[in-house]
Amino acid sequence: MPDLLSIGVTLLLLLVVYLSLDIMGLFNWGNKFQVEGRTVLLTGASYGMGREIAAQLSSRGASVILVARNVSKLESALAYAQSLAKSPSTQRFHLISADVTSEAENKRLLAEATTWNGGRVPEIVWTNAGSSVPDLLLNTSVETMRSQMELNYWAAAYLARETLTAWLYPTTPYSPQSVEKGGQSEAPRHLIFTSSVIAFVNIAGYAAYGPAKSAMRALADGLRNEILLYNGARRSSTSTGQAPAPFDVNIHSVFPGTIKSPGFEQENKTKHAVTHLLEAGDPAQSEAECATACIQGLEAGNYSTGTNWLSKLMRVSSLGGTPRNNWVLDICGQWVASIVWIFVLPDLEGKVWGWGKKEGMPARKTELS
Ligand SMILES: NC(=O)C1=CN([C@@H]2O[C@H](COP(=O)(O)OP(=O)(O)OC[C@H]3O[C@@H](n4cnc5c(N)ncnc54)[C@H](OP(=O)(O)O)[C@@H]3O)[C@@H](O)[C@H]2O)C=CC1
Ligand SMILES: CCCCCCCCCCCCCCCC(=O)[C@@H](N)CO
Repeated sequence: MPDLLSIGVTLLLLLVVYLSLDIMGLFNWGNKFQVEGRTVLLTGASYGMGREIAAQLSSRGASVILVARNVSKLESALAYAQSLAKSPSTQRFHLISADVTSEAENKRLLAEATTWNGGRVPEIVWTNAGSSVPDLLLNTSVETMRSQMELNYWAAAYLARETLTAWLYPTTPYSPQSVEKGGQSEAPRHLIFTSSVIAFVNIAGYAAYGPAKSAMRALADGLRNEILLYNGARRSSTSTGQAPAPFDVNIHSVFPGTIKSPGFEQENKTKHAVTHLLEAGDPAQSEAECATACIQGLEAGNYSTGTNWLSKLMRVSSLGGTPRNNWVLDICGQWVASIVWIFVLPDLEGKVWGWGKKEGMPARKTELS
């Protein structure tokens, strides 16, 4: 009879071997995010991380449709993405100026993107437009609370709804003859949301912004479960009215921490000093570093992606019913995170409490109603 200790040591050794192989990438067969020869519709593409995402997807062979409001910034981002194209003779680029907080504009931009793409709905849609106006909640107008929800939640919800409808219930129904077996038309579609670490851990100063990114996360979780209905129906022998799409739909989210972007510079103007203090230890990333981390997570086939070590730790610490990327790594990460919180929570709370004790009552912004 082997004793308990040797069983324990054996299990631990197996875990170490598994983790080593996993870190070496042995269990990640192939790239799960093929963009070459496909069309990506990307919002918030004109500056900040979106501009880098467009460029990096272009260098991997994608055609890109860039969406934002300001046309001249879109033009310069388009030229940048185009200059890095893998196959300049076949890849195409297009810009659409639209305010994505409008439901009607999301309908219009998807229709325009589809027409430009030869009548095919773009195979990859990434709702990346977003920004925050951080401040103490009692110094934030209700109008600003609402506008953050409009951009960081509703814009993504509108585009997700339009895109999934267009993929799954096309105006010209899919016919089995029109589908080339094993070809591009059967490759999975990808719908990607750019959330934030704030969806995992909210802190003073982001009370108005955090709920929008958390709502986006919840939208993705709900959709990810719901979409399995359609992916399953594809394998069904039961024939109902509408022909199923010939492809699977994959939902993903990415969760950046601080990105050194124009948006970040802008938000720093309204940010309360205590928020600066709390996020001082956050490992800030360049736009390009963060874009690369997002794309690496997608290529690994992750449902949700942390973009740096702290974001990954925050992700595992608040998984709930979120689908796991890797059961072993996610469970080990949860153990680590639960211990880390013993130290981090008193630190976060102590910093805010101590700020109040030292500085006294925060000034009220009188122009607010
Ligand atoms: N910076 C950070 O620290 C973090 C950012 N994030 C998220 O990552 C994403 C990218 O952030 P970041 O690179 O900082 O963003 P930036 O603010 O630097 O860029 C935002 C992009 O979105 C576009 N945009 C803004 N509002 C609208 C609108 N109403 N309609 C259409 N397009 C719009 C902007 O173009 P234009 O103004 O011309 O419309 C621009 O292309 C966002 O979703 C953000 O919330 C998450 C965590 C941290
Ligand atoms: C076990 C887990 C430990 C967790 C420690 C938490 C420490 C707090 C870090 C807060 C980082 C805030 C980044 C905001 C990014 C963002 O979305 C804004 N810049 C808006 O654009």
